Amino acid sequence: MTPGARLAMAAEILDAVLEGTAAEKALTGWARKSRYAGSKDRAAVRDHVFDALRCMRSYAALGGAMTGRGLTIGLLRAEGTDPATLFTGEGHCPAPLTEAEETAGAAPAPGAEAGDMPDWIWPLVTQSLGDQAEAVAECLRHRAPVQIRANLSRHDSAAVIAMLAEEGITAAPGPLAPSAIEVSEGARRLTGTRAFADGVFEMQDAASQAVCATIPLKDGQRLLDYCAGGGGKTLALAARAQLDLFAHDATPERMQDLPVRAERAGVPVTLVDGSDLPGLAPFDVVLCDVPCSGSGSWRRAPEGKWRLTADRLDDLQNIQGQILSDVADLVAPDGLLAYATCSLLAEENRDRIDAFIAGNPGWQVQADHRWTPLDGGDGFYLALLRRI
Ligand SMILES: C[S@@+](CC[C@H](N)C(=O)[O-])C[C@H]1O[C@@H](n2cnc3c(N)ncnc32)[C@H](O)[C@@H]1O
Repeated sequence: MTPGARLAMAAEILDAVLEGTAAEKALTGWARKSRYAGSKDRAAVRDHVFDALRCMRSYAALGGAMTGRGLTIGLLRAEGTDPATLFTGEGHCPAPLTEAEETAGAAPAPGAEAGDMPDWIWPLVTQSLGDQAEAVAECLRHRAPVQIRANLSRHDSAAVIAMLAEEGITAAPGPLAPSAIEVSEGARRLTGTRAFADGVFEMQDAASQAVCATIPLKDGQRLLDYCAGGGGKTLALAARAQLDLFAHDATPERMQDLPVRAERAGVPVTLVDGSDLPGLAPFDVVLCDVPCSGSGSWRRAPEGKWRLTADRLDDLQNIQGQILSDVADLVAPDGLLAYATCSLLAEENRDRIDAFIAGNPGWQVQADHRWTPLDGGDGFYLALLRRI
């Protein structure tokens, strides 16, 4: 495919996304029916689509329309390319710009439009992040680095970097945690490497690793990962100490890969059903990596930025409060409740903790931490609550 044809395809997929189709579904549907597209074409179309989703408002402003075509015109203008060079109408390239399109388009207005945020959420972002808001929004407009976690129970990160180099993958020490590694070349081949099959590393963002590295742990403790999902944090915690480790999720199917991942990493994890928890309590540490807006990871999942609504954010806050009160009784006296989100919003972070403490006098905040994409990984929040 020519560069112009790739853009035309991206515009078509973006139209489907604007009509409500999930980007991954639209991309898979296109790839299935486009056998002519090689792997480089697929990667390029995917990159265009995700770049446009990260920068949807500013590209629509520059391109003069919130359509697939407008977004791709905006994308080119943003990178300083004259759209006329690719919108030629030749072969499978998009049709030349009309006179109206030539003159449409303007620099995005400062604030929510330039920061590529919905208007309703911008005040929440600025209140939560203060003078970092614009820089964080700018960071979220760009691709996230590829980061992995060295399984420190097996090898240090320097050894993992050397093993990856032998398999043709270029990596260097990453930010925020001793286990973090950033991959600069060969990232698409990571999960096909021998090192991955041997449990030497896992795919994991550096801030997610930092959350796990910040929770104080001791050998022999009983730890419950209450919202385990695929088990990314379960495994990162398991690598830090000899734990009696339990994983739970309200949707147990989300944990279906966890036994295989745990075996690959060489760590024992017991999957538990909610009804078994009272009999297994108390736990020394309970981690609640609660469902949230995902605003800290909007670089990786930019659709979330546009699909989130104020009603959904309200629902999430209720779920977060409910999870805190559900797990409180599972924590041993003097034990720790670790509350984590990948959100940048105070409404899902410190506000939830303050509300919990106000209604539960037997608890105190031992520490809380916030990471933003300016620190080098996704945005995350962690509060450590001690049962007194
Ligand atoms: C942010 S994800 C967890 C990600 C996971 N900890 C990781 O590091 O890969 C939140 C998880 O909470 C689960 N969840 C939602 N509501 C819950 C509830 N009331 N109790 C327990 N888990 C819940 C979801 O099914 C989802 O898997």
